[in-house]
Amino acid sequence: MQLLDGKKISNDIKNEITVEVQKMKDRGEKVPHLAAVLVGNNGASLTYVGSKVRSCEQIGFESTLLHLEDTITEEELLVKIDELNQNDEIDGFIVQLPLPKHIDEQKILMAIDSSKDVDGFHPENFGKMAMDMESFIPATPYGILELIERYKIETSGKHTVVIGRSHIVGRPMSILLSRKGYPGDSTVTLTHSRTENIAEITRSADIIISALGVPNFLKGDMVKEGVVVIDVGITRVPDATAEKGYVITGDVDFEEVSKKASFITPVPGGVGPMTIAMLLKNTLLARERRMKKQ
Ligand SMILES: Nc1nc2c(c(=O)[nH]1)N[C@@H](CN(C=O)c1ccc(C(=O)N[C@@H](CCC(=O)O)C(=O)O)cc1)CN2
Repeated sequence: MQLLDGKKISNDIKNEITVEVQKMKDRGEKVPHLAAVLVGNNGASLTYVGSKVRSCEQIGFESTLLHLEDTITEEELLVKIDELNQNDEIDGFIVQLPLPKHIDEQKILMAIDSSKDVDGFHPENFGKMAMDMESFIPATPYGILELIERYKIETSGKHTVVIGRSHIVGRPMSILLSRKGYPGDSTVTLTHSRTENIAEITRSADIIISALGVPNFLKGDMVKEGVVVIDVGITRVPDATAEKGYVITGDVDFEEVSKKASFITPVPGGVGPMTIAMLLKNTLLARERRMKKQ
């Protein structure tokens, strides 16, 4: 069994981006600028946004954090989005999800200028991705493709089972893996919480990507020998004995499944860090595309 080390690969990618940023500086060009919008004080979101901003500093990007009260109205948030759309200094921005319940997430994501949508959640980018056109690929699926490529995992002719159909991970993942001739090209089955006899399906999988958000959902008897397992789950499970009062737990029962897997991601240190690295990659792409247009 080999670990798919997302922490290491994400650092490799950050180093590659740092080299590109240095080249931009040497040419006297503006460096990429990422803005992050955070509404409220959700603990996990504070951690992820903090990590995004710190990563920008590490690799030489400019960053702006817009931390807004959770009492902000949808209309007020739309005004902030429009300001970011109009701000020429900013190459790309994200709105950290989830948003408070009184705000319509889709309305907000639709309001983001698609050329600055470095999360790739705008329908225009989603549609272009499905059509193999130039777009922004959502960071988590993009990071998983990168892991598959960098560990040289053979996918052609293989059966990939994706568990979970969210707009952020499962749905785009299933589209990306079915693209002819692209990394990850395979035969895809998209399953979810209402799929019947799911174990029969997962047992036939060569590659499993689980993004269900149910801790320890995938057990050893649900997979075949030699399977490649990518765990997107990052649930904070309360644990009074843990330093932070919780432990981050994946969808995969690591102890059981790792005994049968050829490759497996750890949690933490697998897909999570790749999400940040690929967001930075998308921001670099946004800067390069804007430069070409100027
Ligand atoms: N606008 C967005 N919102 C959300 C996204 C997203 O891609 N765009 N994805 C997730 C959260 N997320 C990034 O935003 C994210 C999740 C996890 C990690 C990560 O590095 N996890 C670590 C553990 C960190 C911890 O909790 O202490 C790991 O797995 O090793 C990074 C980013 C939902 N919202």
